[in-house]
Amino acid sequence: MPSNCTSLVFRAPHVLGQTRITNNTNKLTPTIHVGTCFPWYGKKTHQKKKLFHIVSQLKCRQNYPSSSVMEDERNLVVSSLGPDKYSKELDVAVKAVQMACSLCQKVQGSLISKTNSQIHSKDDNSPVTVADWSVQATISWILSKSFGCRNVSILAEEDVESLSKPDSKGLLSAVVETVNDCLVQAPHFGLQGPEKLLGSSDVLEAIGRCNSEGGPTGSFWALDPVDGTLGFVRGDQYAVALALIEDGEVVLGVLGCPNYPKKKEWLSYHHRYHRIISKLTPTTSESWDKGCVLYATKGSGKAWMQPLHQTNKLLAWPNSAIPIRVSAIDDPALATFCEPVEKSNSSHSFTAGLAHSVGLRKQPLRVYSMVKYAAIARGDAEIFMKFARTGYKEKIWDHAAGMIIIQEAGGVVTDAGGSPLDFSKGTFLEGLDRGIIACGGAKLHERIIKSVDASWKCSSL
Ligand SMILES: Nc1ncnc2c1ncn2[C@@H]1O[C@H](COP(=O)(O)OS(=O)(=O)O)[C@@H](OP(=O)(O)O)[C@H]1O
Repeated sequence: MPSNCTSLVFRAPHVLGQTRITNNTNKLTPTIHVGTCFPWYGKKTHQKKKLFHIVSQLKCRQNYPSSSVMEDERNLVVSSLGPDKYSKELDVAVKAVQMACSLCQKVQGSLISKTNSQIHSKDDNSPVTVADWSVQATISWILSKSFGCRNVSILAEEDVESLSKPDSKGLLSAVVETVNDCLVQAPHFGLQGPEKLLGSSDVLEAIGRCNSEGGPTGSFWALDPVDGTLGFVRGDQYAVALALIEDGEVVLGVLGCPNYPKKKEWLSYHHRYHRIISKLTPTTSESWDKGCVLYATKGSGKAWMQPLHQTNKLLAWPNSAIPIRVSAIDDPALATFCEPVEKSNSSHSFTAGLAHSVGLRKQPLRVYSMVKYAAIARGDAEIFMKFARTGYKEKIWDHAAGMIIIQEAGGVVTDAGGSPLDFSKGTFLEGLDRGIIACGGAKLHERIIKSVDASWKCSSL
């Protein structure tokens, strides 16, 4: 939502009354992550078809918004957003990510409660679940429906080949079922769903459409359907990340973080503690229990956060959005730095040395996925560092949405040499100097960049 969106703010006056989550000196306990793979998923195709039918009927009886009402709402949003070039893209992208978060929550719930027969491995052995393909198909379908297939180009993590193999039939039907289950809810989110259930070929087509190669010209969406797969299958943090890239520049980013805890201190605990604590603590506002969707457009100087949408209601834009801002802490001794959970994804020993030389004193906050970017943008932590092993090439979909949201929230994101990340070279962040540094403030960022070289010389990376 851009800064000139005053009429929307007036429509939601409580937005102005919200206080921003600010930083304080909360101590973080050392992180403990117990990796337990959770099980999976049952099929109730018949019931799902029935549900689709019932919802379609309800829609006809105007318990759901008619397309003209949706169109009016969209026009209102678009006109309220004034001259913002990306208002429609933002509207659709946020709602699509909201839908994807809802899908992921259901699938993660099933993983937690059932047996583990449907967590699949990609060629690179990373676990991939039905959620990855289902989110990709859903977002691809929504974007294509909203903007027209010919106008939408998507670069996304999952390829269609492994899902098209004859021995993937069971998996494909689970994906089709999950996608339909999600798309039937589209009217709740203020979007148009399909007129009839999608078949396997429709779903494969939607996934396969995400075959953009990116590059320096034109515009394309970069999508990580489930970022932080390990966190997802472990019942912990993960994110849905969608960004629009135009002529090599990220112009819009949306980051869904379905398990982002109500209290930032809980970020360092395994998700199962959140579930226990949520049951014990009465929530003052059901919509802000846990989870959020963050978003920003380039040059707006603002980043926003919505609660996850409850599917039993109609999403009324801007859905209780509040502005977010990075932390004002610039004293390294008070700053919290985030890094990946797995040391195979980022050298913990290198960041420990760097942190020490900069004067960081707190324990690192190890969190799965782009939720780390969300923590910086929300002001819940001050620094994010990732130093992958030499030879690993960072992918653009793992950083695009998070980067723009931090920048518009007032922060700085560069590589370890202090240069901007380059999203114009296709799938990879080509030319990345050693690692990624994101900070709430320029002062902390400068200190870290200055210390990188010395720490690098002493390290074995
Ligand atoms: N070897 C290696 N080094 C660095 N990065 C890698 C590596 N392998 C994968 N990836 C990418 O990192 C994504 C996971 O990053 P995270 O920050 O979530 O790491 S962690 O799971 O918390 O350890 C992960 O995202 P997902 O695949 O969506 O989980 C990958 O895109």
